[in-house]
Amino acid sequence: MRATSLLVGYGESVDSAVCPPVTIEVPAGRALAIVGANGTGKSTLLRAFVGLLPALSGRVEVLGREVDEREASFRAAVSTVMDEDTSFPSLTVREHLLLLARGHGVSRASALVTELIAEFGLTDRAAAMPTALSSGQRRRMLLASAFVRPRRVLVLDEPEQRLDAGMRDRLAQRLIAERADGVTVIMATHDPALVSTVATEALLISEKAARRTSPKDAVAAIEAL
Ligand SMILES: Nc1ncnc2c1ncn2[C@@H]1O[C@H](COP(=O)(O)OP(=O)(O)OP(=O)(O)O)[C@@H](O)[C@H]1O
Repeated sequence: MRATSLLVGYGESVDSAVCPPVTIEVPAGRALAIVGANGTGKSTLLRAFVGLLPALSGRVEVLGREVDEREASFRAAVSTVMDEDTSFPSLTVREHLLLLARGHGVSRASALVTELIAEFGLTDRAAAMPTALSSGQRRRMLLASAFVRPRRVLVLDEPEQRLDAGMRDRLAQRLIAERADGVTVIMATHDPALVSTVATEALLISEKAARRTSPKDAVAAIEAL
């Protein structure tokens, strides 16, 4: 994933940018943590990275091509968990995951779904409707959704949200394994443990600058907020 002089915001002109310009490259098998205070533009940047928001200026490329979420090759490669709480209506947890896996052409969909339901601690709730889950369980289901489909890039907005300590640890282990498989991980986070265990590099955003730092400096920055 490569961003070049990327400016993001919700208006029409560069004057509406929510944060300073971002230039960063994240190769395969690396994990970028985007850190900064509330409202500094982390989620907005992620939206531009996955093509949900057009750039005000600058460029974003994923896998060597300019981002276009309408392209099948882009959707096949980029798996996201953004700040949303959506699932298919009238489907249970297991059916939701199965539909995603099959929609993405996964061959051993049923076995993979069973494994992910166990990994994300949802075995007892596999037959429940998402509306009958606790908020943390719903978040677990959304995270499991990101791993039930093929991916070369994972984009996660505060994946630690609403997870208990045990689940946060398991998520960190899963993200380390994803990196080892060559997946590029990009996550906005406020969790120092996730940064120190998973990230290989960080982007620290403030009103003045968006600059690349080490995970260690990013942890210090989170703790100083
Ligand atoms: N849909 C929107 N329309 C207009 N402004 C928005 C919209 N979403 C967010 N903003 C504004 O853009 C700025 C950046 O918000 P963003 O959600 O990217 O911050 P963040 O760094 O992810 O914050 P947090 O740590 O609280 O999640 C904020 O000032 C916010 O109020």
